Parts: sequence; structure tokens; C-alpha cells
Amino acid sequence: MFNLSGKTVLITGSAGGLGKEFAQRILQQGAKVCLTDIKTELGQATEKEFVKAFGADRVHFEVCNVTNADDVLKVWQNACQKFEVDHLDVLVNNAGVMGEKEGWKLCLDINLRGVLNGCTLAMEKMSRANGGRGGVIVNVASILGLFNAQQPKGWAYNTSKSAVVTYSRCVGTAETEAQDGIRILTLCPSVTQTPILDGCTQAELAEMKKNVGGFLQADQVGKAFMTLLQTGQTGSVMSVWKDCPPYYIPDTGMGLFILYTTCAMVMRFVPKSVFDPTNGLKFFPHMTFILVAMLVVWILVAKFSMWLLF
Ligand SMILES: NC(=O)C1=CN([C@@H]2O[C@H](COP(=O)(O)OP(=O)(O)OC[C@H]3O[C@@H](n4cnc5c(N)ncnc54)[C@H](O)[C@@H]3O)[C@@H](O)[C@H]2O)C=CC1
Ligand SMILES: CC/C=C\C[C@H](O)[C@H](O)/C=C/C=C/C=C\C=C\C(=O)C/C=C\CCC(=O)O
Repeated sequence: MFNLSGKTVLITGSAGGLGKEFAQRILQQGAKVCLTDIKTELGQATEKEFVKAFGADRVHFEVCNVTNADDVLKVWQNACQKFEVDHLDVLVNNAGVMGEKEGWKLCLDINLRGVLNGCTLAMEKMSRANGGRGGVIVNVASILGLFNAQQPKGWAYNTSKSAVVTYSRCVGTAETEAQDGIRILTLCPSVTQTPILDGCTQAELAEMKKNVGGFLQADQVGKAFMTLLQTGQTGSVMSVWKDCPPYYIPDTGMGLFILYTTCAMVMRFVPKSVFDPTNGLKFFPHMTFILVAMLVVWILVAKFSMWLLF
């Protein structure tokens, strides 16, 4: 298990909400935390609260806009200076917005570019190949990064979060870990009661609540986050769903792609008079038929081998 005692951690968007929850749990494990956010007053209030609980030498707040790579570099350097170290051990890319109020460009800038700014810098600074000491990066995505579901605030949020999941899987490889000593992890919570929901109407909240079977509380996400941070393998993506233990989501996209491509290959031999493969609407029912047929054959083969064996 990854021991956080004495480690240095930077968390973006941590003046309140989930970022604050993560910070508190990390502090409880003996680490030093640099809180960062664009909300100055709230950030300073959280800093004060944590200084009281954990000591002034272990908590620091810096204003930082994640869309600006220079800002991220500046707070990285200031955090090192404040904690009197030459490195940071953990970066949590947590800052995010829903996007309706901000518009799609700013939403992607904060939710995606912000993560890329943080990861690019952290990989450069932490990389053992560059003389760094390795480290851990946790990217906070969402269940909406894992599948597409209608939510009230538009497509930009889902787009940004699925890009974060894909990016984290791309860079979170065993090679990156072996070469640079960096673990890259992704957390995908379901809807959680935090200030991000303040922009939703009662009707929108009720609809979302129905869809996800109730909202998570920040402490359940906090527990899952700690499990991921302390034990997650690089490239892993953890989902958090109400009343469930946290669980990992494998990348099944390739498997499904191969399955459907195999079906498409088989369909080449079916006469055009039976179906027109260029017509997607007709194509998919046929694909489903083939999938079911393959499943039946597979079950029969499995059953037949059992008869032979026993
Ligand atoms: N609450 C929820 O239902 C879920 C939230 N998430 C994700 O968790 C993360 C944290 O969100 P919450 O704590 O729920 O919301 P929140 O609104 O309480 O926290 C987000 C923080 O990010 C900060 N922020 C916004 N733009 C920023 C920028 N340009 N630079 C730096 N900081 C910025 C905000 O000031 C805020 O403090 C977000 O990435 C969100 O998308 C994921 C799944 C579910
Ligand atoms: C833009 C939304 C803003 C903030 C909320 C959070 O950031 C979070 O990321 C948003 C999640 C929104 C989810 C909305 C709908 C989800 C639908 C489903 O998950 C449907 C899937 C399964 C339902 C299962 C069931 O009905 O039992």
C-alpha cells in the first residue's frame, strides 16, 4: 500500500466539494497538501480550517486556474517552496465544471485541458527518467466518462470526461510506470451531493436522482478515492456507485469492436438481397442476430464438451 506519511500532494479545485474531501483524507494520513482553486475566499477558509486541524506546516492554499499552464507551474513551484521540498509526490486533477453556464469551450478548457496541463507538468517533474522521484496522478472524471447518458447540462461535460478516461488509459501504461515511476489513475463517481449541483433545478436533480438511484455523499467518494490512490494499478479506472463498494472498469471497447467487426466480416457472405450493409438501421438488427447465433453455438459447444467429458 502507498504510504502517504510525509508525502507532498497538490489538489486542483479543492476549496470545497470533493477536492476538499480528498484533501482532508490525505491530511489524515500524514501528508502535506497544497489546496488550489480559483475561489480565493473559500480556499482561504478551507486552508484556515485545515491548518487548525493539521498544522500550518502541512497545509497551504494557492489560487490557481487550471486552464493556464503557467499558473499550474507557478503553484507547483510555490508548493515545493512552502513545504521545503524539491518535488511533489501526488497530483490530483480534480477541478471541474458542469459546462452549461461556462459554455462548451470553457468547459473543455477546464475539464480536459486543465487535466492535460496538470498531467504534462507532473509527468515532466516526477519522471524518474528526467531525474524525478516518480509519483501518482489521480484524474477525477465521472461515470459520464464511461458511458453516455443524458444529463441536463449538455454534451460538453460528457465529452470532456470521456476524453479524460481515454487519455488516462493512454498514458497510464506499464511502460510509463517502469520508465518514469508514475502511476496514473482515474476516478469516476456517480452523481454526488456537492456544490457542482447548485446550478441544477429541482426537476433536473429529481431526474438525475431517479436515473442513478440516489446521490452519493462526498465521504463515500472520499473512501473510494483513498483505496484507488493507495492500491490502484496504473491505468486503472475506478467507478463509485451509490451503496456499492468501489469497483474497477476494464476497457472493453476493443473486445466489443472485435466482436462487431467479426460479425461484419461474416455479413460479407450474406447476399445483399437479404440486407444492405450500408444501411446502419438494417445492419444492427442483423448484427444482433449473428451475436445471438454465436452465443447459442458457443453454449452448445460448451455443453457438448461437457457431455464428452462427463
Ligand atoms: N459532484 C458530482 O456529482 C460529481 C463530480 N465529479 C467531478 O468531481 C470534480 C469535483 O467536483 P465537485 O467537488 O463535485 O464540484 P465543486 O463545484 O464543489 O468543485 C469543483 C471545484 O473546481 C473549481 N474550479 C472550477 N474551475 C476551475 C479552474 N478553472 N481552475 C481551478 N479550479 C476550478 C471550483 O471553483 C470548485 O471549487 C469535478 O471534476 C467534477 O466534474 C465527477 C462525478 C460526479
Ligand atoms: C452535468 C452534470 C453535472 C454534474 C454531476 C456530476 O458531475 C456527474 O458527473 C454527473 C452525472 C450525471 C448523470 C446523469 C444521468 C445518469 C444516468 C445513468 O447513470 C443511467 C444509468 C443507469 C441507471 C441505472 C438504473 O436506473 O438503475
